This record gives sequence, structure tokens and C-alpha cells, in this order.
Amino acid sequence: MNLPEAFITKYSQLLGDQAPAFLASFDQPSYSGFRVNPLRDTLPKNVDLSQPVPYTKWGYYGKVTGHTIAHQSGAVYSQEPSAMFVGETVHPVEGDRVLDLSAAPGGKTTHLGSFLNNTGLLVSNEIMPKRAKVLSENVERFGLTNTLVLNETPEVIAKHFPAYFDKVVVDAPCSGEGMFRKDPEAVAYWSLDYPKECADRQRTILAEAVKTIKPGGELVYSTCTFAPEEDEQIIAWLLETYPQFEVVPIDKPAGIVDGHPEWANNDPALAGTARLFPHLMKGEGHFVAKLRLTDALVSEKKVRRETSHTSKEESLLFKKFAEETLAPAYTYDSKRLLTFGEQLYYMPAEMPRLEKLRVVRPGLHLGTLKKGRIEPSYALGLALKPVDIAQELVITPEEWQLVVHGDIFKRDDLPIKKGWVRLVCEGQPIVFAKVVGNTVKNFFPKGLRFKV
Ligand SMILES: C[S@@+](CC[C@H](N)C(=O)[O-])C[C@H]1O[C@@H](n2cnc3c(N)ncnc32)[C@H](O)[C@@H]1O
Repeated sequence: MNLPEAFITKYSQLLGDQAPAFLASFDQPSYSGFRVNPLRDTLPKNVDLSQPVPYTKWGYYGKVTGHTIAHQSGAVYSQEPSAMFVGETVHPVEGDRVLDLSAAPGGKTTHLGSFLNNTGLLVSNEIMPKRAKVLSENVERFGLTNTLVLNETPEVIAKHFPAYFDKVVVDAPCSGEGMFRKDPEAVAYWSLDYPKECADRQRTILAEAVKTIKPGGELVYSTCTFAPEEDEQIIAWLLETYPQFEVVPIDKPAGIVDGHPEWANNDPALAGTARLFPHLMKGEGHFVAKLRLTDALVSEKKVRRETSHTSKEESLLFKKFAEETLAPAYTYDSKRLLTFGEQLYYMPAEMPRLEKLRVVRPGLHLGTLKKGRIEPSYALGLALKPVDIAQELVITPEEWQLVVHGDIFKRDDLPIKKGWVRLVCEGQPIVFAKVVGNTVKNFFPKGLRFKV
């Protein structure tokens, strides 16, 4: 790879005798990876699970392409292996309130959601509208039901959620030196001053993020760059600016090494941060730091809960759908139904007030309110467990190809004559479809259709 001269000089000075191995790693092939979805009852088929990533329970090396059953059904999420160390470091526990402040396309969010197991609250935010949409689609695909997807600035988030979260993740926009092997544009965009520009933005984001953490709560800061300006120096600045934080030393499995205090202000605590270098481990590279807020930074204000705006009639439509299509074991709390225009959602149990927020997805999308009925959503089809559904129809991979292309198909052995069935293929949820006679009508979302 043609690395910029200034990059070579900088890292030769910083890394000394390790520099040749580091620089040579840019000529090695990049690593791909994926995580399996623990919210699914069944492991994906036709996916190679022979090479686990050692530091995360759900991670594997290898590639799963987009147009496969495993991917469409949300049984896997593709993620570069070193990025998996971020979610693993956050390690939320069930019931936590978690903020993922710069979340698109959703690698960390889906990982955090795997730990939360649809309990607690995950607020997943992305500032760029188009990226927020992709994030929301990935939250849907992964079957997250406890997740509020927002399209906000860090300032608005800080104002809305003072001292609210147990865990806050800032996976910061950065100079992306760890993307060089995958993305030639990242190399072309790089300059010696770029890390400093990124660091300014990172400080601005962090100055807001810190306000959202509860006393005793944790902040995980990460980048996919090697630049000390954006890594150790940011944490040094944070500790100097906010003495209420302390570094929580990260346990490092083989190949993951200590941060470098000498690349910042020599604060020995910085050794507790983690560096993932491509010449030392099987991944593209990351920096991860974990901090605990020991004393309150801002005063905690009670964040009011959102209330259901759903009318009695709308609530009855969902009840009717649930009685006809879902299993008796499926229970829900009608106070958590939320109507947004024509759309009906099921809020996470602890849904905060949504007023003044740009909301992309306020929890689980249940469906669209039509005249006298509900059309179940794609999200609902992907989120419900098999025990929650009365009618499932197992389809073949060939039928799956028709479904994701938006085509109807016919079968003589359909379980019902008329009504909704959830299609299942290779043990994974696919989508709700409508049976009419011997035809299975297609409700695969138009914008997501593809040809295999
Ligand atoms: C490294 S990416 C996040 C990747 C994501 N966490 C994941 O795992 O899939 C950084 C994100 O920060 C967003 N971003 C850019 N400028 C920002 C700002 N000023 N405040 C907050 N987020 C910003 C970018 O749009 C981008 O989606």
C-alpha cells in the first residue's frame, strides 16, 4: 500500500522497533468478521462458525454477504473483528440504560443490544439523517425491541438526558487510520493535520456525552485510528477537564495491548486503555478506553416517561391482530402502545419523554393502522420469538428468494386459508405474509427488496 510519507515518519518515531511490523501490516489482507445474534433461537445455517473471535462470545472471523438468509433475517451482523472489542468492553448488563451516541450503521448498537437481551433501554443516536435511517434498519433487522433510535446532535441528547445513563458509548468519528486496508479513500483523505481536526470534534462530542452519565456510570470511548491525538491525548484531556472520571483498566486478552501514557501527558492511568494494532492481532485496529464517573457532573433531573397516545380503537385493532395471529403465550402491556401517525409502536418499558427529539424509531414497530385492521410490520416479523406466533410457515430457500424479491408464491399445504403467517427459513424469521387461498402474498418492504 502507498502510505503517506508523513504517516510512515510519524509511526516510525512513535513505534520504534515495532514500526516495520506495523507498517508491513498494511500490505497484508484485511480481516472481516461477523457476530451471530443471540436474540435468535437458532444459529444461522450455511455460515462458517469454525473461527471464533477469542474475546467475544458471538464473534467469528469470516464474511457473510448481504443477500443471504443469515443476513436478511438478522441472524448475523457483519463487523470488523477489532470493533467487537468495544461492545465487549462496555458489556452492559440486563436492565441497564445505555446510550450509543454516534451509532450508525449499528455495529456497536447491535452488540450492546445482544447483551441487553431486549431489557432496559438502548438509546441509539446518529447525527446524520441518512446514516440514522441505515442504523434504524439494522436495529430492525437484528430484532431489537428496547431501542429508541434518534437523529440528534450530542447537544440535544445532553440536554434531554442529564445524568441518565448507566453506560455511554462514544465511538467517535475519527481519522480512520484503522480503515486504510479496507478503504483506499481513508488513505487519500489523510493528512498530518487531520487527527488534530478530528480531536477537536471528539472533545466537542465528549463535552456533551459526559453530561448524560449517572454518577457511578461508565463511559466507553473508542476510535478506529492509531493517532495519539485522538486516543490517549483525548483521554488525558478528559481526565484533566473532568476530574470526576477515573480510568477503569481494561482486561486485555493476548494481542491487545496497553495504551501509551508517553504518547500523551505520561499519566500512568492511560496504560489502562487498550490498543488493537493490526500487526499484533487479527483485526484492523482500534483504541478503546473505559472511564467511570465517580461524582455527579450535572444535577440529575427527572426525565419524564413517554405516555401512550394510542386510542381505544387503535388498541383494539392490535388486540384483534394478537388474538388472531400471535400465540396465547404472547403478552403485552397496552399502556406501552404508541401511535405515531399511521404507525403503531411498542415502547420500551422505560421510554423517556420524546417531545423535542427527532425520533427515527420509538421502540418496536408493530405495524400500520389501516381501516379496521393492522398490517404487521417487517420489524415485528423479525422480532417475535417462535413461541409468540400462532402461525408459522416454513419456506424453502427458493421460496425465500421469491419473497425477498417481492414475488408471491403458491402452495397447496398452507396451514390456514386466510390471514397472517410468519415466514421462517432455515430456522430464522423472515417476514409476515398474508395467506389468501393457496397464495402467499408478499409484504417484504419495497425499499429492501433484492434479487439473489
Ligand atoms: C465511527 S462511526 C460510528 C460507527 C458505529 N458506532 C458502529 O459501530 O457501527 C462515527 C459516527 O459519528 C457520526 N458523527 C459525525 N460527526 C458527529 C458529531 N459532530 N457528533 C456526533 N456524531 C458524529 C458519524 O456520522 C458516524 O456515523
